[in-house]
Amino acid sequence: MIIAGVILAGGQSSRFGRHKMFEVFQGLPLYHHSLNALRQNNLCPIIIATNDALFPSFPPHSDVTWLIETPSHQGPLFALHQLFIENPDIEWFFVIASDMPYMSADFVKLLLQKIDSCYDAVIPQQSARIQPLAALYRRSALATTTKLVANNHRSMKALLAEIRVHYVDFSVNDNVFTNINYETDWPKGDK
Ligand SMILES: Nc1nc2c(ncn2[C@@H]2O[C@H](COP(=O)(O)OP(=O)(O)OP(=O)(O)O)[C@@H](O)[C@H]2O)c(=O)[nH]1
Repeated sequence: MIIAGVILAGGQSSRFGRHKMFEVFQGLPLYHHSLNALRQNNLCPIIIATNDALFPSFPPHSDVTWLIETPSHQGPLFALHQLFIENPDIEWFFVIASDMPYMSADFVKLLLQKIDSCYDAVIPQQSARIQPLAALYRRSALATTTKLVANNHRSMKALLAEIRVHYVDFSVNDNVFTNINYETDWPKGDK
């Protein structure tokens, strides 16, 4: 069974003001923290989902394949749908946003252990807040993404309402789901 690691790196960063995935956090571009968490779990392939405007800003990565979305800026649900369509041999996609400075290999390992073929997605939650952008999706969700995209629905929550979801509680007080939206979101003293 193939499980791909996917980094969502095609956002507009309009709240941040410049492309946040390339901001350096603890010596690495922000998206690299997601990349390393996937790499350390030996997920293969690793796919960076982005667009043709952002693609030239990435350095070459010999172990990465690229999804260049057309049209761009359609949001994570559309990106997931394109991943399903363009990778018919891949059963599960471990999708992680590119703006999570504390993303860790340990978290990826723990969620991978929750894969269960009775479900279409495995979604972590912390303090009742779900984390659809650090989660596993199975290609069995394709029929639903097809319908939502055709109806111009772009919400991950709409997808989760229609598929079989295994919610996994991560109740430890952990910052793994911290994400950066604004310049002021950088954890104090850590950057
Ligand atoms: N591949 C891909 N990733 C996306 C897309 N939209 C958002 N993302 C990624 O999803 C994660 C969360 O995105 P947001 O912070 O909600 O949106 P954003 O467009 O990056 O930023 P804002 O413009 O400030 O909302 C980030 O890692 C984005 O790069 C998209 O259309 N395609």
